[in-house]
Amino acid sequence: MTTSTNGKFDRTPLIAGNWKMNMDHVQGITLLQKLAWTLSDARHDYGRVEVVVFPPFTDLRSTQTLVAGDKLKVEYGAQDLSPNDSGAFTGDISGQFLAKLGCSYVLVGHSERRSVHGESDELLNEKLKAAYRHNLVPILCVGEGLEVRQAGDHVLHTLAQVRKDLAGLNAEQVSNLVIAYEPIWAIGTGEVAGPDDAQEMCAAIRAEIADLYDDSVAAKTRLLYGGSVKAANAASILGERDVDGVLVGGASLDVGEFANIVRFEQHLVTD
Ligand SMILES: O=C(CO)COP(=O)(O)O
Repeated sequence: MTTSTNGKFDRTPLIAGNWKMNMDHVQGITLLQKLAWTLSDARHDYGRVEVVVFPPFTDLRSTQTLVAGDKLKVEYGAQDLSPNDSGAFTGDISGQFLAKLGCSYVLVGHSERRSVHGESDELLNEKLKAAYRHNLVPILCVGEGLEVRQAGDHVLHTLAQVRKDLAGLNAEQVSNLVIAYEPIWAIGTGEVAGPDDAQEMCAAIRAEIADLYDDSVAAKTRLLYGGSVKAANAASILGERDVDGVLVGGASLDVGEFANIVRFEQHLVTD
């Protein structure tokens, strides 16, 4: 999964669309079908650039039916999971249920979960372990708020999150992990971290993983950037050496825009 079939990249680029709390299941399958048609018209090679969408929980069954019925190559996942597998946890969703619905990925620790739902690093560590129990690949989201950035503490803050969230995970698990650096000040604000910022943070996270595990693990972990990614800025961010993909919010709800992000290689500046 993490060995690239795309010669330009060390790791297979991953373009992920987080729909957040948008799109009911009828709207969701329409969006997904249009995306698949657009990418198929453009002869998109999913082996070169992987595509994953994160619909709301209530869309997942229809997503599974559409993907299986039409043999789509777009993958899908959930926006959250419970740290528990079953039991008296009203309103929670088990990783076991997500696996049964054909999910490949699951988001863990999105900043909106950390802030709106007060999720702690200890809880996120439990959620990562739950994802691995059910063979779901977690996309762990980390990143700092504006005040931390202005104080110049963004690297320290983000690496502390990485260390706490990964506690107790083994090398094989972390080799398969995806980490998305999403600075909170750039989410939904139109304020995008520049390619240099994305590279600085992804390089720092990779170095931290090399420190915690070893170079071979760090060479496999995929690192994404998220925060106001659009077709117009995706290629420059994805051109950075340590950035292996993007986690897209608002722009993933627009088929043309998201398909253009998936096809970012057309806009890569080659030197
Ligand atoms: O939170 C995000 C993706 O998870 C980013 O959202 P936007 O792309 O809308 O800024």
